[in-house]
Amino acid sequence: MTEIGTTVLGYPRIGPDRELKRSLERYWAGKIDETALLETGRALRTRAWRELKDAGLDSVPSNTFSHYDQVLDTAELFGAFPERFTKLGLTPLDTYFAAARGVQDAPAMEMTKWFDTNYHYIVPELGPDTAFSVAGSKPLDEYREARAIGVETRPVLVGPVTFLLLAKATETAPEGFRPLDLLDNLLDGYVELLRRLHDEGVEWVQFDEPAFAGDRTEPELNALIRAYHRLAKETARPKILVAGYFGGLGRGLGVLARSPIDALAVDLVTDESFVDAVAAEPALRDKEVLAGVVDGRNVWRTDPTRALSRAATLLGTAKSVSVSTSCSLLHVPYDVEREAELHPRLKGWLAFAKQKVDEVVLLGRALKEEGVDLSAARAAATDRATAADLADAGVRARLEALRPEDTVRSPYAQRAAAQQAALDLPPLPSTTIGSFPQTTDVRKARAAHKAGSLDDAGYEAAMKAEIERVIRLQEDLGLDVLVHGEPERNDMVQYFAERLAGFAATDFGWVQSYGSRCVRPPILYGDVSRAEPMTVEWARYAQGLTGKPVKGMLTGPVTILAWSFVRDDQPLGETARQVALAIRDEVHDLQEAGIRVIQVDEPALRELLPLRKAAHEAYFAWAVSSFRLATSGIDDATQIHTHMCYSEFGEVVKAIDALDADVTSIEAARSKMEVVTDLGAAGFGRGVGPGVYDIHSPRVPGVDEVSGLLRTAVGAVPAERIWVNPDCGLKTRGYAEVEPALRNLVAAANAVRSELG
Ligand SMILES: CN1c2c(nc(N)[nH]c2=O)NC[C@@H]1CNc1ccc(C(=O)N[C@@H](CCC(=O)N[C@@H](CCC(=O)N[C@@H](CCC(=O)O)C(=O)O)C(=O)O)C(=O)O)cc1
Ligand SMILES: N[C@@H](CCS)C(=O)O
Ligand SMILES: [Zn+2]
Repeated sequence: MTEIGTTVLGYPRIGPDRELKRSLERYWAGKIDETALLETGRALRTRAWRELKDAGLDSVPSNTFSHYDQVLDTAELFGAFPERFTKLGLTPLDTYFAAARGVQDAPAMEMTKWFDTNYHYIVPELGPDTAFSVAGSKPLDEYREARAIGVETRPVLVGPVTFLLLAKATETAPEGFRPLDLLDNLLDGYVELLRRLHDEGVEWVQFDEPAFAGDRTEPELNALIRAYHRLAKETARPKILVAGYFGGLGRGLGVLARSPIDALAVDLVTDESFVDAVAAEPALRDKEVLAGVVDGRNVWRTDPTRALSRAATLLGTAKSVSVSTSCSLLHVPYDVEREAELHPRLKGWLAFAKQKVDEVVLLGRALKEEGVDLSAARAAATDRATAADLADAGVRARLEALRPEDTVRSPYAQRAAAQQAALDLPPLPSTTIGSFPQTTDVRKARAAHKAGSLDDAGYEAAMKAEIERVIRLQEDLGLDVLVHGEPERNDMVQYFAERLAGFAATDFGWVQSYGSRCVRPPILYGDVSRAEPMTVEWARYAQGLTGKPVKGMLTGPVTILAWSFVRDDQPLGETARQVALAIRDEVHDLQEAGIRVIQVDEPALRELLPLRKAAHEAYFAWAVSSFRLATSGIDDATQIHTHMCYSEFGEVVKAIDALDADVTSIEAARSKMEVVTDLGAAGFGRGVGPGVYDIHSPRVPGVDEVSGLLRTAVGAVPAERIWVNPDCGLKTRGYAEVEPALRNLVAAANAVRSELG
């Protein structure tokens, strides 16, 4: 094989029935041994490779499997685990899991969002003393394993520059040290790995460099030049494919085109204008170009006419052009055919990973041969494009009729006074972010309800019992603003999608979010509207149990879009306004039901921030206005909260301010309240609840620790605007940790309160 030909850049790995998730969690719980866990992985890989080969792809990727995360795998491969894990004396597999999840006395490595997706990677910690070497053999092992079952594969690796750009400096690294300073040493490792792969008989290797879909500095572009000149210079190496995805490559395109690599994969879906840039790049004439025309991140069936015209535009530019996905298929579910409950017409418009592989094969043939039958694909595209019932005239008319004043609340000072009069809260009021632990009983009740073995009344009774338990617990703990605990929600986005017109939910559409945790992103296919209240009865019930205020709990429009598969036939901002209108109705109904505090969560505000700065302003405009549309038109005395997790607020501080929420709770415990200082410096003048309990860790913070964090916050922002709360919801934790942690949180609030003048 000289060309790569048709391929996909990566494939889902959690298993069609979340086999890996179940095995991992059983292994961590001590219920199965290492051999059993490794066997699950082997079986999943075998199945995936066979499927990809049998589907007719010219090239099948390997090393796209991971027991947790591909960036963590790369750190392990090059021997770059922090000493706090390697000194524990654990097996290699347990050292790997310790780095991912933490153990007593060795906190986990940081986890953060993989570019603008809902997948999370583990952040490598690198310092001037980090010495890379080829310490592992995973890519080689998987290559051999595939070859043993008769599948020749193309190992996929995180590219060296992206790896370093995703890493952070260790806490002890000197000022000014950047992980990119380690490039030459890391390249030694990659060169050695290339040599080993070559000796093994590997023909092609893929390096992923998605970091170049974002704005990059001159030194970073120079690093890209250096890296691929160095790697390609080696004579004992497989052919090199570099994959840039999640957008156009900007100046990275010219750099890679002029480097001596053999092939380049480009994303021709995310940014249409990039197609012309690629077509106009003369230096591609000696390279194979993989035209990423099948969307790896969304679930719509590919329009063959558009896809082929994009790919064909490159025919005169590159040495050869083949068809591929725009990025790895990690971000979509396995197989739409399993979705028996989906409306058949909608199903006909969809392609999950398995169907996308077939699309790549079909389009690849159509690009090279005459007479390939594309009629079914064309008919599906036409059917969707002309489906009149996707539009809801009522929703569109309501949005048309909105006036600017409909998205503006009274001045904050006026609202704050009315809210204090209504709520009569003490200084440093304490609250939680919404969810309480989702116990096995709660999940079992939901599963039984769905299966029909628990009727509606039984399910409602089970949820109400849980809500009452959570309310009584919070009263006992002495929290000031209570929550109902969200037991009725399978997921904070899916729950709403299941109740809104315009969305469809799936039964098996699981996508890995991090480690063993998965989500089922709903499919947003038409205009959005709310038929009836979605949360009001649960909130009313909870409020009826207590004299303390109960916070209503909603998910905001940006987050609902970020964690759904969105329609691609209209601008995201337009869809956001429709979702916002439905949330606005819910806010209004909660207020009417006597709920005086309403939280509209926007944890994905940062995640959807475009990778390129040039697009930020337009994004902020629609993101902020959709939140304001959702949260205005209510009484001054109704207090609006919002919540964001995932630090790195720097770039979105102004947008957070523009949301105009009365109270904003944010993740802060891990960064030791840094964000409060940032907010103070940005002139943020409303309520703020910096998280004082890191809920991502099983550790119970002590009273002194929480008091210390609170004192830092009080030093940076006037005390009358500070709230006391955890970093995020408690749904993934157990009561054994949550109860003492919240008890300490309340005790700390009381202690610092008593110190206020
Ligand atoms: C806050 N986060 C979220 C993100 N995206 C979302 N869409 N939602 C989020 O909350 N992105 C950023 C972060 C990511 N964090 C998480 C945290 C936790 C999970 C998680 O725990 N996922 C669960 C699945 C949750 C769910 O949908 N549960 C359903 C179905 C439960 C189920 O699996 N049932 C069993 C049967 C019941 C039983 O016996 O236990 C089954 O089907 O086998 C429900 O509760 O009804 C996970 O298991 O991975 C995800 C992202
Ligand atoms: N209200 C949600 C927010 C998570 S980001 C929760 O508490 O789980
Ligand atoms: Zn959160």
